[in-house]
Amino acid sequence: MSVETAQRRRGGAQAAVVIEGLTKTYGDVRAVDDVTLNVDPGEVVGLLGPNGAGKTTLIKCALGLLVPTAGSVRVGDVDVLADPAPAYRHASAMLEGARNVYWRLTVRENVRFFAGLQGIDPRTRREEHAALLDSLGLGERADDAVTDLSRGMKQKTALACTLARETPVVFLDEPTLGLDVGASYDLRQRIRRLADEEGRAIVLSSHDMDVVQEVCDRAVVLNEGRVAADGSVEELVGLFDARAYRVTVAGALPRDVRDRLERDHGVERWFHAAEGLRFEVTLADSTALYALVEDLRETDVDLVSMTAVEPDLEDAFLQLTDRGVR
Ligand SMILES: Nc1ncnc2c1ncn2[C@@H]1O[C@H](COP(=O)(O)OP(=O)(O)OP(=O)(O)O)[C@@H](O)[C@H]1O
Repeated sequence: MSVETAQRRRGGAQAAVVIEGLTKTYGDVRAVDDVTLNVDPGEVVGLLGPNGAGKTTLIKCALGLLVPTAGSVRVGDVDVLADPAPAYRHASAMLEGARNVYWRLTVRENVRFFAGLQGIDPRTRREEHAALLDSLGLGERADDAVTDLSRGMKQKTALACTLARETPVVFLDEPTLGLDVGASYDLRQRIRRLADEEGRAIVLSSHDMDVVQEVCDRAVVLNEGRVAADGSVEELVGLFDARAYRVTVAGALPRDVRDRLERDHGVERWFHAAEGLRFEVTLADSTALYALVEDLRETDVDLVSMTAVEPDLEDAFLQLTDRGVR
């Protein structure tokens, strides 16, 4: 599938992150295979891909935590491979949930510690840190040891520590994993504001399409280490003109009619419904739609209802990674 890549449109002179020809192999496994990707300031990019697609490896290479087999990474003005220490000051990351925070320290102490690592005197940030913790719903637990918090609160503590470093580039690996609905919503709002109000460049990996569809400007789909698509969420959803329909017909259908509908129209799934029988079908265009309706009429099948299922990012993802239509 050819997609107009975002980096071609943007050029990249002002980019916050520039990844070029990045490859990382582990023995025979090409975990990341010739990936080129730019992220602009103020942009939220979703990194999607099935398990093992190379998302974490790509993020770790971008942070200078892994040395790639080939290619280059620039964060701000810094060449990450040549100069990993200054690169660390440009980019922060939340990896593997809350494993990187200190569980015996309080939430506030953690935030002060990570700000300090960045060369920020935490005494100059008392109000900002209090506001940060309030905005993540941690205000009342700020002086509790992290070990006493719930999993979601630990995760939010890790995020607060990442943000307290005030870097222009932020990588978030599965930031909403394990959060309840309210916390996940708050976090998404927060991520959006960081980009919109503070101009930070944010790359987040997620298996949750709703999070990516809601919060990201752009989605990059990785498959087997390669970029399968790179474009705005709207572009990716719009890649597939085929529409899925849910059709309900009255009564039962003989086996041979069902077989024929599967063969001639690609009818996929059958369900029993209160009104009769329901099936799902993906049709390439209006001609295919009319052909199906005509066929049902000629077979004396009583059509009860037909509703289009709006395509979303999940459909695009499944197509791009060869996992079929939902
Ligand atoms: N340290 C390692 N040694 C050997 N192979 C590795 C190592 N780390 C990752 N891999 C392999 O590299 C490939 C990409 O893994 P990676 O963790 O980057 O994928 P991912 O997209 O983050 O997956 P997930 O969604 O499951 O977290 C996989 O085939 C994985 O088995």
